[in-house]
Amino acid sequence: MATTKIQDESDKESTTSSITTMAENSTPRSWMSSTTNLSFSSSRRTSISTETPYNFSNSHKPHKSNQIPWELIKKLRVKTGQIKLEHFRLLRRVGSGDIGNVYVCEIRNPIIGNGWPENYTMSRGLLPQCFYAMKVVDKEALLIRKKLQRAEMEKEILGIIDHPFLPTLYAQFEASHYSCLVMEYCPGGDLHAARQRQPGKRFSISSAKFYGAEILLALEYLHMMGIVYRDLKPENVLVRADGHIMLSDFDLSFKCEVIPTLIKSKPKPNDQKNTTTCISKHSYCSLPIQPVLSCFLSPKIDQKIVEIQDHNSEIVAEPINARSRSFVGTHEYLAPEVISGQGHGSAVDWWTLGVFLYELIFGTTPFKGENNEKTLVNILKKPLTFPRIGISSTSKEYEEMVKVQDLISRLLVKNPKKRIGSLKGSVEIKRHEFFKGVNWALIRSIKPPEIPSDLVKLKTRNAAAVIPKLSKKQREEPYQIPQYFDYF
Ligand SMILES: Nc1ncnc2c1ncn2[C@@H]1O[C@H](COP(=O)(O)OP(=O)(O)OP(=O)(O)O)[C@@H](O)[C@H]1O
Repeated sequence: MATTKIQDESDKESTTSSITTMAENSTPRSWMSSTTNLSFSSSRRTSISTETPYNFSNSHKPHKSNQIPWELIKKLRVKTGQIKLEHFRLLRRVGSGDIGNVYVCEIRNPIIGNGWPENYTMSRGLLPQCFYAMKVVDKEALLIRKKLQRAEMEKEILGIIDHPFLPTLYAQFEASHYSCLVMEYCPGGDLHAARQRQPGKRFSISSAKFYGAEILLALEYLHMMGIVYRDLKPENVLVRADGHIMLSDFDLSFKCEVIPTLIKSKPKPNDQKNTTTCISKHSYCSLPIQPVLSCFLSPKIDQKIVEIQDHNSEIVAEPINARSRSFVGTHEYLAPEVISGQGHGSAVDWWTLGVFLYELIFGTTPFKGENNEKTLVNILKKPLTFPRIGISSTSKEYEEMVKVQDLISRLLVKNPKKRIGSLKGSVEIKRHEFFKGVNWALIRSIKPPEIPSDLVKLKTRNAAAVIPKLSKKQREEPYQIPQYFDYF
């Protein structure tokens, strides 16, 4: 894979065009412009390890409630007052990216005392082994490389999201000039690596449907929170212990206000009930909405839920009109409107969903050229084509192939205004034939295509193969804050 990641700084509706340059230390799929003038002041090494002033004790993670990792963190916070680096033992590095290193870690000596349900505790009140992922970002290095703003955006987004297919941020703190984010650990690696393991390096259509459906729900939630993700690719889709996915890496996302819009379709004279057909530009009107009801926890969203009384109306709570002029993303996944710099909104995520499904099913991206420049030209000019893969035209799989190709063709429409999802958001995509039969509400209960082998190893007590086993002395010795993380 030779897709690369691009960013410039103009997320604040700036009209200045940016010059993109290769960034140092970029990953093969990752580069960004270095034109940004950041205004962050250099943080001195005054505090050794401090939890960022964010009220985690009051923060809600409803979908995590009663799960051991989250309960353990809450207990730790109550017991220590402030979560610090020295409360964790870093076990091994599981990944490194453009802005940080990620370590698998565990809480040191998690004997938290009484108050745990019996099924949580082992003998002597000791809790079962529980792993976390800690992303460590060197703020000073990022400041020099003009990427600190990206890390700050990621931290901000992680602080507000709470969804089964998105990372749960358990804690965040500073340690010297490092910023540490403690998240859920995904032992299953990413979908790029998972695809390499498939026969012919392609997922079956049913597996692609499963992953596509979970991603669609994650993007839908992000859009409703006013977040345009912009960097969907298999490398950023991690596989949890239970085989369900987690969309990671928010440093290229942008946040905007969501102003829900009521879309009212004009009933057809002879078909009063036909309200779900795709509404053409000329047959709807957008009405401003009066907030009447709230079921979200975010204060931003509180104001935006409405009661719909008219069955001809549909609410769109996604930032379909948001605009950014940033040149960001990963080459093979860039939407045409990002390349042309005409301004883009949430429709870029539907474009990337199309490229993502294509790559999972066909093993390559649709507009890949000999080099990045040719890839960009192809994205702008080349019509979409599908490779032939041997499927019998009578099989069920053939029918599925026809449906998924139709969906991909609608997602990869070069004009963002004509792209599926650009009018009513995710609901248009969920209603496509390809996803017919998907039980959106219960998708978490569906058996995933693959359960990570790491989990099997952990279950069979062969954890030493994955995580180094520590001696009793090592477990009990006081923790020294390292002078230097193996960062670059
Ligand atoms: N929660 C997690 N569980 C397991 N592994 C993870 C987790 N989060 C990240 N990783 C691993 O660490 C790698 C780097 O993480 P991440 O992509 O967040 O870093 P980054 O510096 O933002 O990278 P990028 O260059 O893509 O922006 C990932 O590719 C993944 O392999």
